[in-house]
Amino acid sequence: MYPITFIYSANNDKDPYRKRGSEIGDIQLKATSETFSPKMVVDFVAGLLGGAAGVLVGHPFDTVKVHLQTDDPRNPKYKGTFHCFRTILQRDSFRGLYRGISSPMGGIGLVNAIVFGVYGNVQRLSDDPNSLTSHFFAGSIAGVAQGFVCAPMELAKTRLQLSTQVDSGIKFTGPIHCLKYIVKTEGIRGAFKGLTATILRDIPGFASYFVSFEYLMRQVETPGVAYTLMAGGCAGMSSWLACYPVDVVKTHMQADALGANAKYNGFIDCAMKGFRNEGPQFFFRGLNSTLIRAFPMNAACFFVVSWVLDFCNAKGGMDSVLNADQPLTIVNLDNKSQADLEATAPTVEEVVRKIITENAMSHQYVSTPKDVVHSHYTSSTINIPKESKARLASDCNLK
Ligand SMILES: NC(=[NH2+])NCCC[C@H](N)C(=O)O
Repeated sequence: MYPITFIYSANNDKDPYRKRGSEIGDIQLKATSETFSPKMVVDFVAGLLGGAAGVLVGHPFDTVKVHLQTDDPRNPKYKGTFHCFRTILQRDSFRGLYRGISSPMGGIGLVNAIVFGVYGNVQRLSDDPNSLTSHFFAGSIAGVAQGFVCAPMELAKTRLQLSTQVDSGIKFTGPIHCLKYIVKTEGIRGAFKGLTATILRDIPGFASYFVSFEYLMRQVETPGVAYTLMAGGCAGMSSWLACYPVDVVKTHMQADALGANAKYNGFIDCAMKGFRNEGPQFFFRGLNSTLIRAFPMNAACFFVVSWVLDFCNAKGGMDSVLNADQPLTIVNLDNKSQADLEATAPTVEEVVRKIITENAMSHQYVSTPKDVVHSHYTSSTINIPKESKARLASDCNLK
């Protein structure tokens, strides 16, 4: 589990147990044990549920997009996005909008479990977990990790969506059928066509995704529901803006035929041919509909992820139940100048938020937040019984 070391700096004092309350600055909470924690699993579960929520909200947009993309340009059925939406609703009710939801539900759920699971764990274990740099690297690593599941999944999706254009001569019943066929005819490597492009897209994609979400969430003191939805939506849009040109190339490569019939000879070749034929627009086709879908989808996704994490970590969280009597240890860190300490001294809110959200499972609750911090500053071990945690959280407005 995660006993938490509460590290503070004090002037010229190497004795970890000396109490020098007035000279404390730079406070960090750190896991002192790498043992498996339920918190590691919570990230994956939160991602799974968030991904499912995102698909539930985003799928109708995808349906509309596919209908519009496949409409006959000479004799169009739809006058635009909204008209298409209404027509499907009238003709087919909600079922029409939600047709075909099962494979993205499973696929994106799984990809999001990997994304949020890897991201959360890497971010927490990094040296300075709260810096935007840590969020950037954790997002990048998550981008690489999910690529191995995401690439074959999107390959199957692309082939299915374009099944009238890519002439394989057979009708696929679903993504698994399609992937099985690809493995049978092209080998296991065939199933990973576009893997490099997917990873190249998703390193900047998920780095910007998490950095922008974190950045926006830091702009207000206590983000409410509407604000969290807005931040998630914007994070989704900025993520696509950061990687869209790479996504276009990836799609073309995955849609390309194999062997002698292939049009492109790798990523660079594909990008150059596209640019030569169409100019810069090649890299931005379909961006609008991607952005329109990204906002609601990622608003829902981040909202559900944040909610699940808050629920498990703050409200008598799993770790605090399992580790209710573990102490919070305070030790001294290296020397810092007094000015340094004053500049970096955290606010009450920051300290308490860290204690609650970063999994410090036991601390003493002394009536007001001010006292709590004071006791952190002055004693070496503090215990907070788990019932007090909720009270502490609500006193500090942390829900
Ligand atoms: N390029 C990316 N993969 N960006 C991250 C956003 C992922 C999100 N599931 C979406 O489809 O909107």
